[in-house]
Amino acid sequence: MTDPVRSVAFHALRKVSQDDAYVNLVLPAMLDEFHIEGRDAAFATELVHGTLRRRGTYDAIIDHVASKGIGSIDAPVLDALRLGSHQLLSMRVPAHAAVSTTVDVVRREIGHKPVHFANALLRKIGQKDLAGWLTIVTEGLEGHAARSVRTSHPLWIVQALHQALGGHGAQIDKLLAADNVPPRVTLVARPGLSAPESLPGTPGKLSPYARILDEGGDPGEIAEVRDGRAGVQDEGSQLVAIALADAVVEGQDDRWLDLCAGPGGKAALLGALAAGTGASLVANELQEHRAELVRHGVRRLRNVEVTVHDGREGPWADGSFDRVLVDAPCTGLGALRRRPESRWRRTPSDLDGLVPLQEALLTRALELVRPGGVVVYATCSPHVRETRGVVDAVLASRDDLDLESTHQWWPHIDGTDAMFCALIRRR
Ligand SMILES: C[S@@+](CC[C@H](N)C(=O)[O-])C[C@H]1O[C@@H](n2cnc3c(N)ncnc32)[C@H](O)[C@@H]1O
Repeated sequence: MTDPVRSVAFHALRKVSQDDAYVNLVLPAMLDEFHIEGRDAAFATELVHGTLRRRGTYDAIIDHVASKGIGSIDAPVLDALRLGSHQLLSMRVPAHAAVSTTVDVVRREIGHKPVHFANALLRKIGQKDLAGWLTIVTEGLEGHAARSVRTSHPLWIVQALHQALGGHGAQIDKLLAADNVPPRVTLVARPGLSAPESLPGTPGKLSPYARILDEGGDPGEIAEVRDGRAGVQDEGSQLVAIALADAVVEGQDDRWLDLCAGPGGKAALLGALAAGTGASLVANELQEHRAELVRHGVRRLRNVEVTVHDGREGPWADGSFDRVLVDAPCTGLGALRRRPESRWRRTPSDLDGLVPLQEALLTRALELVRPGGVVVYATCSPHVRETRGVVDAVLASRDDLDLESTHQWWPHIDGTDAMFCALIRRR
């Protein structure tokens, strides 16, 4: 295959836009299949992730340049134009190479018909740099509408994040910028199984178990990660597990529950922390294939039992746990930096299904915890409806609950995903 890297990048983009594939799953599999490794793999990843992340900006530019507008462009050609735009405007690929290699992709992977059109359009785009184009495509736009194009976030997400910042709304540009920077790989040393000092990288800022791989690298090459004594986990996620484990609980404290455990990052840390105090953990997950990932993650821990139930209807008796984690299914708006396509896939109506589910799971968790025990409710989203909205609604429904603390971490402040966490105690 000539230029396999760009061909693979193009087909990965097609799978994401056509089949709703997850780029984090589809791209590594394609790189493996075509034996693309090392620098070529890094280049392909930047091509695909960067193109997806900045799609909103590139689409505004393509729409401006195409005489009949973006709506007239066939989907495969549009994906190729986005790929070319990313190389022209955000990567250090010389303009002539960005144009000619993208036109080659169009000829090879789509056919001769759109070649002339793609060539002409990319040449026009190559006439200005990104700053020049941004001035043009944001002309006449103000506030969030301009931000949406400039930072490549759907408008409703800009509005939701601004609302989530509350009194700190002025930080919105920093937050949107942070969403466009891929996070560094963070490791977790699972206590009792490995020590952070034995892992490569530098200490985390917030979690005592974290190590940050500043230089990048493949965590799969680290023995402790391969054998389950350590894992890859954002510091925000580590802090949620730590918040549950560190809460003061008087009296009996030996049965812990993770109600929504898949794929199991928090369950593995929580299980290790529970083992250190002699407690056991039930790690529950709705979907069998995700429960399998949990089993794999906790394979080193004898005190963890993995179960597969709808968390609203599991077989557990009321009041039978001392600590419960509800890491609820959510929009994931706090993890946009690590899931480049998700901002384009989510819609505001997703919340209409998620919020009642989140409320039901938290309500059930508060029945499952004993009086005096604690529940942590967490989301990897700062959206107000999924965070304070859910907590306030559930607190209002009962009179035996105390909200002890809430915390919202942010990528632009803490360097973590935007995790939300509320600690609730049952009286
Ligand atoms: C945000 S993820 C949890 C992430 C996990 N705690 C970790 O750290 O790896 C939410 C999980 O809840 C699961 N889920 C969705 N609906 C559920 C339900 N009704 N009961 C239990 N789990 C559910 C999803 O399949 C998903 O795996």
